[in-house]
Amino acid sequence: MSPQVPRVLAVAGTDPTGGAGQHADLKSIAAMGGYGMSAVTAVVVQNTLGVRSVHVPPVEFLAAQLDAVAEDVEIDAVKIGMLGSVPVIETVTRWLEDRRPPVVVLDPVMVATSGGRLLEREAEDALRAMLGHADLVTPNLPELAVLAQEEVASSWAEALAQGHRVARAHGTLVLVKGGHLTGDRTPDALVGPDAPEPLAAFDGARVPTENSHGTGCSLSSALATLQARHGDWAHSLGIARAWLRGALERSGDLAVGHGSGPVHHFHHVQDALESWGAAPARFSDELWAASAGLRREIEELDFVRGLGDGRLEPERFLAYLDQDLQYLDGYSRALTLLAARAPDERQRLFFATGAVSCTETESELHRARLRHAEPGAAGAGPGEVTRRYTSFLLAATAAEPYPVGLAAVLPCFWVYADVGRHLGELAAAAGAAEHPYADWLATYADEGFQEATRTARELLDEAARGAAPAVRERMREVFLEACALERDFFAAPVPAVRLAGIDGIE
Ligand SMILES: Nc1ncnc2c1ncn2[C@@H]1O[C@H](COP(=O)(O)OP(=O)(O)O)[C@@H](O)[C@H]1O
Ligand SMILES: Cc1ncc(COP(=O)(O)O)c(N)n1
Repeated sequence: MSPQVPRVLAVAGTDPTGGAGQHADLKSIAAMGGYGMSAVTAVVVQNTLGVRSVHVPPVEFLAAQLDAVAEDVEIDAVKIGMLGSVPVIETVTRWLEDRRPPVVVLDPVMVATSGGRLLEREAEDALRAMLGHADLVTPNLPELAVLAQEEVASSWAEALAQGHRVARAHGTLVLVKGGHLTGDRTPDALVGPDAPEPLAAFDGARVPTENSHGTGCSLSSALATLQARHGDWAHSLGIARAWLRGALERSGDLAVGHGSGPVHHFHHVQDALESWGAAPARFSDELWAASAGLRREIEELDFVRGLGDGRLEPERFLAYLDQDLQYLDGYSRALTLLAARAPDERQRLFFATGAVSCTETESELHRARLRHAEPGAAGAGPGEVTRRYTSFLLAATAAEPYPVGLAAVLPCFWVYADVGRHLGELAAAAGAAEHPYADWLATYADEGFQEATRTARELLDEAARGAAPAVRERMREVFLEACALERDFFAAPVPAVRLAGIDGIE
């Protein structure tokens, strides 16, 4: 009987920043409901920016770790990651010959996503020779090419054919992964030794993020865990992919490192914690919880649904952009006011930079799209909601205490980023190959914008800590008022005169 909580051993290298190697393995195993264990093959000095150096302890030490685990614990699955050198490969191979667990997944790690070799070139033959010991091998495209001793596949069809040749040569299953393909899809397929047609194939839109440190490690250890439980590779891959997608999408919550950051292995636990009512530790969490109803109303707006699934009429989108451009003008002035009142240089710089970016970058983006519009599609003055929202922002940032001004501008960062996440989900669910607003939706997921949202939130929490209770109360009121204005803004993008006569619009 498959164990309720599979005992899964990761044989892998380390990553002191916790995003790749056995650290990622242990998190992934636990995230998939397994009990994780690990034996160290190499101690790696690395972070999200790159690999600095590698220390390989004597192989006797590795053999002793493997035996210590196997003599005491029944191992349901093993995931093998970074091996590094010929002696390490030989040690692990000998152990597999003696004590092979029922599920063996081999991720043939060669080069880190951040760059930096993790397998000596002269160890490639030895690694190929051990493939036959694995049930499943999970190379990325460059690794697959090395295993096949061929050029790197330049198309998905070529990759599948190459995967089949490797599977046939070594009598194993190969997971061909599309993470390294160019383009906006990330397909994965299981190919076996018997036929070139994939045994199972999955496809999905690429998550727009740079945070892919450790994806290969995470996927392979998740698969080992799920397979020990379900005994069905295709089913396991379906679950692991859905989980990894969420982990990539929520990677921005982590704010770890300055390079290719880690994925959020426990995004589903984060949600559970919130649903259990874990006490809000930050004032901004309190505000966020209080705004849940307004955010739900935003998600239910026709405009937001249409923008997400791509069915929004272009005229309505242009009308929205037109108003948004005029709103940004007011928003940029509000940020400038906050910059002038900021208590320190860091905050002044943050808001001044935000004001510049609103005026330059974002307006450019809007104008580029509006230029493609029919003459007269844009150009009306600010609508009622735009006027109300910008006047509110200017009054709060100019005349209220500084922390209250912060609370007024935060929803435009935070609620907007959250709507962007929701729109991305709607777009993925709609599955349209050519989404008419794809370039627009991508701007929501921009890493710079996510980072700015995190900073704005931290500044608000900082300001709230030093604020009197009355000021905190006013911050709450103003934050909720701004959220309601965000809702009204998304709800009112249609100037009646210009769009009269279009179906469905009064
Ligand atoms: N940006 C992304 N969006 C969605 N899936 C991704 C993304 N980047 C990687 N993946 C998925 O992560 C897994 C591992 O990715 P890959 O880059 O191919 O391997 P490795 O991390 O070993 O280089 C694959 O299932 C791939 O489809
Ligand atoms: C110890 C170790 N093992 C593997 C990887 C590969 O990670 P990635 O999945 O980012 O290519 C890594 N960076 N470090």
